[in-house]
Amino acid sequence: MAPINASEVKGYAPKEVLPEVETDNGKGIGYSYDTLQETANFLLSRTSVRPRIGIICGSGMGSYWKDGSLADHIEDPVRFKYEDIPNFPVSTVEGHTGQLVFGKLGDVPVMAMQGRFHYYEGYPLWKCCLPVRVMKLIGIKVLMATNAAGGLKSAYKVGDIMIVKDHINMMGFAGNNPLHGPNDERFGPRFPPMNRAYNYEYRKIAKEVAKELSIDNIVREGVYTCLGGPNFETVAELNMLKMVGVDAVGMSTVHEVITARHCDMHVFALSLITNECVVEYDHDAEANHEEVLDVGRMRQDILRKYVTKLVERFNKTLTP
Ligand SMILES: O=P(O)(O)O[C@@H]1C[C@H](O)[C@@H](CO)O1
Ligand SMILES: Nc1nc2[nH]cnc2c(=O)[nH]1
Repeated sequence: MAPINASEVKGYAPKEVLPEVETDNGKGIGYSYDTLQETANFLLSRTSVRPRIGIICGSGMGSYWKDGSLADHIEDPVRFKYEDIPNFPVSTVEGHTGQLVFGKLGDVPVMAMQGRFHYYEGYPLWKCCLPVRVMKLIGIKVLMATNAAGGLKSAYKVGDIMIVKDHINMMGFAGNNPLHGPNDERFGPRFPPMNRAYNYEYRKIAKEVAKELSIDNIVREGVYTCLGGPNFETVAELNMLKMVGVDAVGMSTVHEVITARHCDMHVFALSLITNECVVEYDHDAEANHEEVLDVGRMRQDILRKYVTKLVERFNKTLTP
């Protein structure tokens, strides 16, 4: 039988129109350990700050509203624009400034990402999570990821802060995972467990600190999921997610957490509930990014105080 010429088959994309798979000089998916070590060395050689806690600032939380945001309160800051860091992607989303800030929050040395990378920007998941591996290589032990999310649980109100107890990796169900591709054991094992992804002790501390700051009336605990975006969800999609136990819906964090746990970092995550998920058809409200940023601004002082206290408490759990 004559071989089939794939490019003549209807619906088959010829090789020249298929997207390029991002590789490290053709050596595989993702950047190699050595390439990321170069990025880590670049940063370490330009600052004397040696952070053990890394913070990812979500939409409206680290970037947009100048002077009040967490990242703007880091003392003695050393800032790196993403475009100046070797091998780093650049932020393209409003509300994500696009710089790394090293310095002190309270009396704790930290590194904060003022802006993260999302799948919908066109980056493969491994590239969205590249900064997490760089954090690992500069000595960071704890990843604190923050995000803006739609509140799906009916008890949640706009402005609530959800401690993430667990996640559902919807994109992973379809085989899209930041660890896809060859595994480098220097980062972690081929098959990492994920049942204890969100550190139990840190969740407990976060609830105690919420009480100390008298914000326990707005602090919740729940399950987060990440969808690919950039569109917000349909009513049917939200109802399906609700049925399977999702409390808050976003477009980030899950793959960062998987990457961090793969390389044995402790993980804590917070979702700021920036909008109510609309789960009925006879409803006029529509989710929009402006509301997300506005709620980030409304909560920036509380979040900054909360995160600063958490950083101090988490730091005490780390051995010197
Ligand atoms: O970076 P995060 O996850 O905080 O941002 C969320 C998801 C989208 O990027 C954006 C939608 O408004 O907010
Ligand atoms: N997917 C998703 N991401 C969000 N980020 C902020 N709000 C939302 C939302 O309602 N859905």
